[in-house]
This record gives sequence, C-alpha cells and structure tokens, in this order.
Amino acid sequence: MNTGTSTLQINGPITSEVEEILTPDALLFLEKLVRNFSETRQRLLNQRKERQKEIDQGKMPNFLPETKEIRDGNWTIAPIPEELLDRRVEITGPTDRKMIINALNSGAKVFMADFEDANSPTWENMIQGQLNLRDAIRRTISFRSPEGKEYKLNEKVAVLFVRPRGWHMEEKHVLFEGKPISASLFDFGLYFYHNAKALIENGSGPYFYLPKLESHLEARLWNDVFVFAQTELGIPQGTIKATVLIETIFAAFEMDEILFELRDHSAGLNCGRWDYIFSYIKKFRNRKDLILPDRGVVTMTVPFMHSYSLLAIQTCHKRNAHAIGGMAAQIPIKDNPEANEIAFDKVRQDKIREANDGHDGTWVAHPGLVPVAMEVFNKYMPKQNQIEKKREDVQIEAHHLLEVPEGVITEQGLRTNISVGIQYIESWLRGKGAAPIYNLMEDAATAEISRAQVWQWIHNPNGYLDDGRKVTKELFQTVLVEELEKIKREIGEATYQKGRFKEASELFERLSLQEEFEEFLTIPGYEYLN
Ligand SMILES: CC(=O)SCCNC(=O)CCNC(=O)[C@H](O)C(C)(C)COP(=O)(O)OP(=O)(O)OC[C@H]1O[C@@H](n2cnc3c(N)ncnc32)[C@H](O)[C@@H]1OP(=O)(O)O
Ligand SMILES: O=CC(=O)O
Ligand SMILES: [Mg+2]
Repeated sequence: MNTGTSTLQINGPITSEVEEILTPDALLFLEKLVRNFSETRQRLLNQRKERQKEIDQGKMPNFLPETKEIRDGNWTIAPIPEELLDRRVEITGPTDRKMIINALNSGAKVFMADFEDANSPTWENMIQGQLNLRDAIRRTISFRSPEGKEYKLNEKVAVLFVRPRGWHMEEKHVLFEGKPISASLFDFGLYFYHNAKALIENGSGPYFYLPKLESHLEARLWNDVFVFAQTELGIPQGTIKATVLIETIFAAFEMDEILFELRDHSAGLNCGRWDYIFSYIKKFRNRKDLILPDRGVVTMTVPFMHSYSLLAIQTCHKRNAHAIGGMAAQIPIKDNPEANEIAFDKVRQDKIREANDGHDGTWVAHPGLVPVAMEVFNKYMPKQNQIEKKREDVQIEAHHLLEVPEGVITEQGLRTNISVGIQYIESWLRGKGAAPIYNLMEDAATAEISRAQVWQWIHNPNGYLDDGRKVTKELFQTVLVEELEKIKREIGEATYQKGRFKEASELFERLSLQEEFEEFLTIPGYEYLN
C-alpha cells in the first residue's frame, strides 16, 4: 500500500527493530491518523484546562444537561464478540517479552498489555513492546532468561487487549511538521496497522483499553479514529472493541455518554480506581475543603469510591455492557507466609465486594493472584457475566461522587508518599514502569496519588498532620532527606549509587514544591527518558 513517502520524521535511534515497526507503510498510516486527528486532540486538551478553570471558580462537576436525552434513552451497545462475554479475571502488565508470555499463560481470561500506567515510555520500550505484541499474536514469541529458563506460549492463552498511552502524552521520537505526535495515535496506530488483520485471522480482534478520558468528546475522538482506521485497512466497522477506563472525575459524570459515543466499538467500562483517586486530588487541588487523608485509607469502600463503582455497574448493565472492576495493589509476599495470607485476603475481600456488587470481572497485577480472583468470581458470578443484574436499586447523585472521605493525614502517610513516590520515579527513569515497593504494586497511577497528596498537603491551608503540625515545605524537605537515607540503607549504597535517585528525588521535590500543580508527573518525567 505504499503510495508515497511519509513526511513523519523519526527523531530517535533507527535500529533494525525500529525499521521493522516503522515501515514506510506503517508510517504513512500513522501520518494519516496524525493529520486527521491532531487538531481535535489539541482542542480537547485545551478543554480540559477550561474545565479546570471552572472548578477553580467554584463550579463543581455534574451530569451534563445537554446530554440528558442520551442518559434517559433506551439504547444499548452493539453485541460483543463471544470471546469477550466472560472476562471474570484480567491480568495487566508491561509489554516486555517475559511478562507478555507469563500474562498470556496466566489462566486469566484477558491480558491487558499496558503502554500506559505500567510502562516507562522510553523509545526502546515503545518499539520493543510493539515487536513483542506482534510476535505474541503470531505465536512466534519466546524468551530465554539469563538463568536459562525457556518461555513460550501455552496452547490456550488469554485474550489480548492493548492500552495505548492517554491523550495527554506525546511521542517525541516521531515528529509531524517538526512537533512530537500524539502518543495515543502512535501506540494505537502501529499496533492496529501491524496486527488487526492477523488478529482477525486468528478468530480474535483488535481490542483496546482507553485510559484517562476526561469527557465523552474524547471518547468520540477515539471512535472517529477507529472508524477511520478500519476504513483505511478495509476492516469491517465495529471490529475494534474498546473498554474505557473511568478514571477521572469528569468521566464518572459522563459514563452513559462515553458508552454512547463508542456504542459500535464498546466493550464496556472499567473502574481505574488509582487514577480516579489521583483525579479527585488533581481536579479539586484548589478547593480548601476537598482534601484527602492518607492514601492508605482511601479504599474502595469509602463512599465516593464505592458510589463510582456502583454507578459504573448500573450504567454499563443498562446498556448491555460489561463493568469491569479495578486493581487491588497487593502482590504475593514471597518471604513471609503470614503477611502473604493477609495480602491475599485483602485481594479476596476486594474481589468479593466487586462480584457481589455486580462487576463482571476484575483486574489482578500478578499471575499469583489469578486463582484468588478466579475463585471469587466463579463462586459469586456463576454465569459468563452478570449484565442481567441491573442494579436499579442504586441511586447515585452528584454529591455521592464528590463526598470527601473521613480520615487523617499522618506523618507515616507523608513519609510513605515521599518514599514510594521517589522509588517509583527512580524505577520509571530506569525504564521500568511497574515496580514492587513495600509489597505493593506501584505504577504511574499510584505514584501520581503519592506526589499529588504531598503537593496538596503542603499547598492546602488545611494540610495538617493528626498531631497538629502543618505540612510545610520545610517538613517535606526534612522528611525527604530522611527517607532517602532510609532507602539507601534498605537497598545498599552500591545499588543506590547505580540508580537514578538523584534525578528522581529532584523531580519529586519539584513536583511537590512548585506553586503550579503539574498535570501529570510523566510529562516532566519524559524529558529525562531516552
Ligand atoms: C493502576 C493500574 O493501572 S494497574 C495496571 C497497571 N499496572 C500493572 O499492570 C502492574 C502489573 N504488575 C507488575 O508489573 C508486576 O507484578 C510487579 C512489577 C508489580 C512485580 O513484578 P515482579 O517483581 O517480577 O514480581 P515477582 O518476582 O513476584 O514475579 C514472579 C513471576 O511472575 C511474573 N509476573 C509478575 N507480575 C506479572 C504480570 N503482571 N504479568 C505477567 N507476569 C508477571 C514475573 O515476570 C515472574 O516471572 P518468572 O517467575 O517467570 O520470572
Ligand atoms: O488504570 C487503572 C487505574 O487504577 O488507574
Ligand atoms: Mg490508570
């Protein structure tokens, strides 16, 4: 299909791997996406700023009057493929070779290969991730560990979904008219271009998770991209299916509208709980009264979180769509059976709540947790899904989604946020976008909570610890030094010096202390990545 040469410029090292992915045809396809959709993307990103100004001026998010007809209407999404009816356990993870094989073999129904929260978007990771997914789809993927362990795919594997980066991110290694292109279009476009037909031949399809949407207009943009991409490749409309993560406050008020926009391509919604908490802190950062307590107490059972999960279930089921639950952050604790059982039980309780409430499936972060979630959903969800559970008893109003949870800010909460935030950023700077820290899975979304809380507690006049001390810049700096020393003791001087702790702590400090709240830590962070 090469009908010319793309004008896109590659602004990173051109290795043989890059050439395999950025073929002339693939670049032409990508350029068409960029030409057609960049302006709308930019306009929608500007609208995010406008909405932020409105909140700052006191206008709280609410259900939109102009889309009431959609909310009141009796439509449903298009039927979904047979293989997506049962999604009771989904595993997520980065796109490196071993993880992809392990996740596809994990026994989960779905594997979401992640270019977003679990990914550090180095040029190498982005290209290698595309190559790994291409090979997984063609079943040619294999891996040999340094210890000599061989990895290959089982006969039966999970259904593959891919999560491209959010609309806010750019891919600086590819330029259009001298400017970095949208990272979402880069990730989606290359994956779709190389694999859509192979997936269909395999009896599957191009399936996506769409992160960090802030409005139904952003869902419309994705839908327009899908329609265009399917036409370009001569693939029937409606072949693409996408699950939208409800992980921003505004999206929670537009669930119906998001499903409606994507109704021909929808595979339901998912509760991206960690980014949702981050969004709450971020959007209400200039509201003195809406301050969150320690991250550890903002669980799924606090009223505003539970309300949002129930609303997702009710909304999805009304539209014949799946409502997938979220990620419990616990991972196996190898060296302590008792602590491990406590961690597993926390996951179990989380999944029981989700299944009982009506979620049609859930997320786990680690293969060791697939059986735990599977057992719960098998017990509480005997059918393929529970879309028939309409939850008409649920009555969620705007105030339920906005209610500040009870709880206090503690010195330990501040210390944990600082320590975990820096350790995660350090890992991300080394190209690892998901990391086990103090026995929890940490990724970009959980780290955003940590750094946003620190910013909020310093800048909000109500940011007091439970012992009466105000969280100040000086207190932050004292704790930062102490926590860095503690990390050094824990991991040893040599590992510390080999790492990128200096840059990580500098970035964390800047994000915490600067007057203006940074929208995403990954944007200034990206400047450090190759
Ligand atoms: C907020 C959100 O967006 S959640 C979704 C995004 N976040 C994620 O997807 C995080 C997913 N989880 C992970 O990346 C990992 O579990 C981590 C980084 C937290 C921990 O990974 P590790 O330190 O490798 O864990 P651990 O040593 O226990 O792993 C044991 C085995 O399980 C594998 N494994 C662990 N997690 C995963 C996973 N999510 N997918 C596939 N394999 C995995 C490891 O590769 C390892 O395999 P091996 O025995 O063949 O070497
Ligand atoms: O993407 C998931 C989240 O919780 O954030
Ligand atoms: Mg997220």
